[in-house]
Amino acid sequence: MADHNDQNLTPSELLLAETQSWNQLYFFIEHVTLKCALQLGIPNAIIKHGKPMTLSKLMSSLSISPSKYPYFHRLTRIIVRYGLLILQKHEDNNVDDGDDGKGYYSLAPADRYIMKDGPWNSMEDQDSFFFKAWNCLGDWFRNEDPSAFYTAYGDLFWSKLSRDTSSGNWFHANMARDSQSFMNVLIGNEFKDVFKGLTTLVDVVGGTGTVAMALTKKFPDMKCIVLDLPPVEANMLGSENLELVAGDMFQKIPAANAVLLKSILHDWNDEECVKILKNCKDAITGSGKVIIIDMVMENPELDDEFFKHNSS
Ligand SMILES: C[S@@+](CC[C@H](N)C(=O)[O-])C[C@H]1O[C@@H](n2cnc3c(N)ncnc32)[C@H](O)[C@@H]1O
Repeated sequence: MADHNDQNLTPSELLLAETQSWNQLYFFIEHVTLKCALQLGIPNAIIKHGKPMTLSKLMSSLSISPSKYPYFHRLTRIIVRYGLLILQKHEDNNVDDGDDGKGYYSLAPADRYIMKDGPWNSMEDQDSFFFKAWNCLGDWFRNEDPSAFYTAYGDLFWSKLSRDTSSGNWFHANMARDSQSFMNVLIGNEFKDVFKGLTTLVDVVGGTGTVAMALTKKFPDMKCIVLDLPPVEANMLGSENLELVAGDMFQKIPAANAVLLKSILHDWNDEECVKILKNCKDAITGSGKVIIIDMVMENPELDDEFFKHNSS
């Protein structure tokens, strides 16, 4: 072990430094164990079972090699530790802890959300696609490329998705799944007044139209317009109260009573967000509104910054 005394660290600083460096070194474990759980089909096995499952039942329901059974509890322990699986186990010997005495496993809400066949099920594709770009961050700081994604792929993100059908397909399919689960909340009772009285709404930029389709179904008197890039719009079908417009939101946004931006602004820098919001303002007819649904920002300073810029 290296002699740390010459770094003038106190024992508690040294312990903290050791802990932080180990944590940083192995930060990826949460991600890869979750990926492993999806690969093995753990969430689906528990859902199929219909109630919390013992470790031995869970193991035998999966296609894992019996030679690896002794290691399986280590995997579930890590997943429980990260809060994606819930283990109900009692200290009291008189309480039923299953045939193997090791308790019962059930799914946490987040695990349900990302389970196979649920939203973001193609985690493996995303893994390599996005990691390749993030791995170029160091190079990007030293070159003139517009983004680390460009350094990795020699193309801008949306342009790459338009030209590479396989990554474009899984990205839009995942966004559609995300929108689908989200719409169940948005058009539920809690937020129903948000859309009350609107006659036209433009979804800027609405991807595969999942949000607009759910809205037109729930509010048949409201007309929805979906704006997105031409290759995305080309794969969609309009209907009587659903119009598709292929275009660029930085150029022009179709006129409507209200404008919806779901999962858009987080992709752009401040100047670009201001440009998008100005185009939204120009598009609104009458005393309409802009509805913004995006990632939750946890940093209050960032929040202030965001609203300061976008109120102009
Ligand atoms: C993160 S997705 C969100 C899609 C949709 N709002 C949703 O939540 O599912 C961003 C969308 O922006 C579109 N897009 C990117 N740049 C655009 C531009 N300049 N004009 C119009 N659409 C654009 C992409 O094609 C993609 O569908």
